[in-house]
Amino acid sequence: MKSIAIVTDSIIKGKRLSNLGEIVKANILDVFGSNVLVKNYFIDTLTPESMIKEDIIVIMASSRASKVRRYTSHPENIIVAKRTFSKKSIAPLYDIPEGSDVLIVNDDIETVLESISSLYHIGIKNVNLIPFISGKDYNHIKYAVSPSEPELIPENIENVFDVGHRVLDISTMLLIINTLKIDDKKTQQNLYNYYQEIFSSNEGIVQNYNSLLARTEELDQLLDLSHDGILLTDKEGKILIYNKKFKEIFDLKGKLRDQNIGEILKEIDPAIYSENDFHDDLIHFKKKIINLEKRNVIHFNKEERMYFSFQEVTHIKKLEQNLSRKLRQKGHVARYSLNDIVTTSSEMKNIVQKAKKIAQTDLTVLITGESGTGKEILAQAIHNASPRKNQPFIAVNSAAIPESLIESELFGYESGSFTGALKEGKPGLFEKAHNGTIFLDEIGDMPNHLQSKLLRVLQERQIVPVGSDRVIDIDIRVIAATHKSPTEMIESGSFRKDLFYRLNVFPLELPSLSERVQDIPPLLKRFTGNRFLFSPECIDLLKNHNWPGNIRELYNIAQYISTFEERDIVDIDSLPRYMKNQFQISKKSRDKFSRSNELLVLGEMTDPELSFAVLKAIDLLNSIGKTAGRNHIIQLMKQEDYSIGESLLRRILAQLQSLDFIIIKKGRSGCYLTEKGALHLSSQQIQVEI
Ligand SMILES: Nc1ncnc2c1ncn2[C@@H]1O[C@H](COP(=O)(O)OP(=O)(O)OP(=O)(O)O)[C@@H](O)[C@H]1O
Repeated sequence: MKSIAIVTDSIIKGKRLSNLGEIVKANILDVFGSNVLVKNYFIDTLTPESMIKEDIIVIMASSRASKVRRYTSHPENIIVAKRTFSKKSIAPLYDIPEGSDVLIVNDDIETVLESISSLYHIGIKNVNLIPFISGKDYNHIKYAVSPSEPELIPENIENVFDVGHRVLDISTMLLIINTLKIDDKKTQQNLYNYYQEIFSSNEGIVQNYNSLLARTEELDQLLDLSHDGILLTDKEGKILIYNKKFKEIFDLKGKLRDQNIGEILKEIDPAIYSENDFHDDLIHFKKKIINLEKRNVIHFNKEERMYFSFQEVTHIKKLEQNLSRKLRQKGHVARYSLNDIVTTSSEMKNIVQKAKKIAQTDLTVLITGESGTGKEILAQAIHNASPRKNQPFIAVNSAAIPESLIESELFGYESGSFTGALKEGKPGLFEKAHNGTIFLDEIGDMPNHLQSKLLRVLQERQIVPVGSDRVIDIDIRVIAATHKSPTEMIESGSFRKDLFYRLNVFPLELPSLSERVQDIPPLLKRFTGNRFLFSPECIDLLKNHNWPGNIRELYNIAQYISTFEERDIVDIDSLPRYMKNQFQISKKSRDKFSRSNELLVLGEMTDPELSFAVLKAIDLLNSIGKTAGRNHIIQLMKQEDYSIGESLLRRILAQLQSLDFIIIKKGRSGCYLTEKGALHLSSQQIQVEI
């Protein structure tokens, strides 16, 4: 702990002055509190045996310095106190009528003159300050002022003002602060309060100090409000400034000023204190991952400070989540990723692969494909696979916005630029997409006059709001889409050729669902949450539908099934009526043509029609878990009006086995349809439906 010695005279002119040392001590404790130990000495009792060991020595007059110097090994730390009056004690003096003679009384002429000087300095200037000289006649004087020596005042004076002992001036306090290097918050606050109570001999310095204090306080508050840990060190790593968050991130306690960062954070790789600037470096501390930025800072034209900012990765993640939540609330977020694109078709897989690569670039993409083929989901997925993924994704459907509003929606407008415009103006969707992606859906429906404005945006990456001459720079990735044929649109003159070339930097053409029917089962699985088993008949029917609404239509059917089907199995009955109707039509045509087709395939068989019926019976028995033995087959065929004897059946079964359509198990296990047999059955049915 720092220590202060106060050395006062104990006797002046034969009078004990022990009180003065106590008053100065009280002043010092007012400011430094328990930060310092204070000890009082009397100058006339100092001896070489009792040397003063305190860090600094405060004396009351420079004339005492030479004597005190002999009793300390640190004479450079002697401070000559400046003293002043407290505001409270001086207040009554302002009531003395202007121009009055006021006698200033103290124990000797030196202190009298010192008091006159102090009073003059603090603004007692409208009265005549008369120095008291013992034995002189002061009969004409009505007012007298004395700092704690009222008994010396001549008796004839009616108005006596005892202004009490003088207190330490603020400049002396600042000198103590500087010498002892005490600069904690509490001391600063105490000093501020102390200053409010006294007059200072040097108001200029005090006011500067106060505004510096206020500024430091504001900066400290700002630093402590920051969510980042902040640290400033000198080039050796000695800590100069830090904030609360820095201590929190690194679990540090107590005061850190003047300590060496390398010694406090031994766990951290010393490379971070190396000479280079860096940002976005990750360091590990205990179980935390911390993002670090370091910069060398020029201080008074010399590069000698290191600035560090630390962010806990969990905090960054929270910020990101917050940002995406806000974007989501505004609907400016892409929900789909490339993994959401369900496909087994090689053509689609190829498109997804290309999309993955394009995502890493800022190239403009033009997606074409029939309605419902997944153009928007692909655009969202490209955005989410791109470095812009945490920025806005703005989808604009040119066909859905009234033509009169498209321009202001896209480009924004200045206040009052048209009737109905908002007073404060409105940013356009291009501006909202800044740093992110804009998806221009149904680009073929963009009005002609806006196509040229759009072309300019693509060329210049700048927009001019409606009714404004302000040019706004934007950084956006453009993905456009259309279900119309661009070449036809260009030929018919409804779409600008130059705009098409600007958009068609990277074309992606999505196949229709009927061109990738193999995607129907996995898509259904995804859309129904894998809740159902689909009968082969049902899948066949779906595969043969022509899907004008593409995946959107399939999605709607999946929703229908999920809502109305209570069983685990989905068959043709589970489908919406318009699909079932289609099945009835195709069944009729199948019945009509079935015989000839079946005969075609099983033409080599003993009895082709009967052989086909046997194959179907085995399939049915297998699918309902019944043994497909000869008896069961004969019974089932009877129900279908086929009459077949045991020996004919045996022969047909043998032939079906030789074609690899069935396996005849030994004993009572019956027959099983092979994959080839099943394929044959379903292919026959498809041929019939077509
Ligand atoms: N490959 C896919 N995997 C999963 N879902 C898909 C896929 N493709 C499309 N979808 C779904 O199909 C629906 C239609 O997709 P989307 O809106 O992207 O089509 P679009 O081509 O943009 O249609 P339009 O031209 O009518 O705007 C959406 O519900 C989407 O989630």
